[in-house]
Amino acid sequence: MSQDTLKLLVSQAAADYVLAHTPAGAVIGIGTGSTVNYFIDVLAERKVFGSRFSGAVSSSNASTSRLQMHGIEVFELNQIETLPVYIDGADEINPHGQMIKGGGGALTREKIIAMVAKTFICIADVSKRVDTLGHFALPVEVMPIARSALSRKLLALGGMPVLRTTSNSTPYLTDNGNQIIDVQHLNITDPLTLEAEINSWPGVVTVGLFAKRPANLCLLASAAGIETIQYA
Ligand SMILES: O=C(CO)[C@H](O)[C@H](O)COP(=O)(O)O
Repeated sequence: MSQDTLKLLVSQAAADYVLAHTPAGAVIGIGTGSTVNYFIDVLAERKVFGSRFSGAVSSSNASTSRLQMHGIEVFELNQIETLPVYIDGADEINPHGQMIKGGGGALTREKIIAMVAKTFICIADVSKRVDTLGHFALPVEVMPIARSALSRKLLALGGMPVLRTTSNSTPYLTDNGNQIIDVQHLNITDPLTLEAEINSWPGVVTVGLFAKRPANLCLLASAAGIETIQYA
């Protein structure tokens, strides 16, 4: 079974779950990435917006565009007081629901929406499940002025910092106008401490470790079917 098929299957399962567990009229949180793109398309196909849900908040310009292309209303997070659910993908997820995110560059808005949401549902294919985080390079969104200084600090931490670039070899810029350092070769045995440490450095906007605010639930697709994992 291809990875794309798994992404579609997990998105259909996530739509079933969200429809069964989310109050009518709610605004729901939508993340970013190729798995979430399938999820947006599934929700649009089922015509749940405007009827069952009032709209969405989105973690990136790309997801906002896709939602709007389907005619789905996208609210600013500042307009919303409560968010019952946030659905997003992950680059890695460990047995505690802690994740590396930001492969798609939307880590800061993802973390903000995850903070507001009551329930964070991670949707992923089985390739994202790991015992220890860090095989996937850890994204750190930084203010451009701090890039070199922060790269040295990340190197001292034992990682290999690489500035994310576009296909034109220019620095990749996030929706917030910042840059991303991808830190390779980390073996993250204490995600909570590492998240707090990197977040404490001036110039760091967000580290793509979701340890303090892990997922509440993960729907994981494999050839065997969809596994629903609930975290404590
Ligand atoms: O964190 C993210 C974007 O910033 C994505 O959720 C993560 O990169 C997974 O993406 P995909 O579903 O394409 O594998």
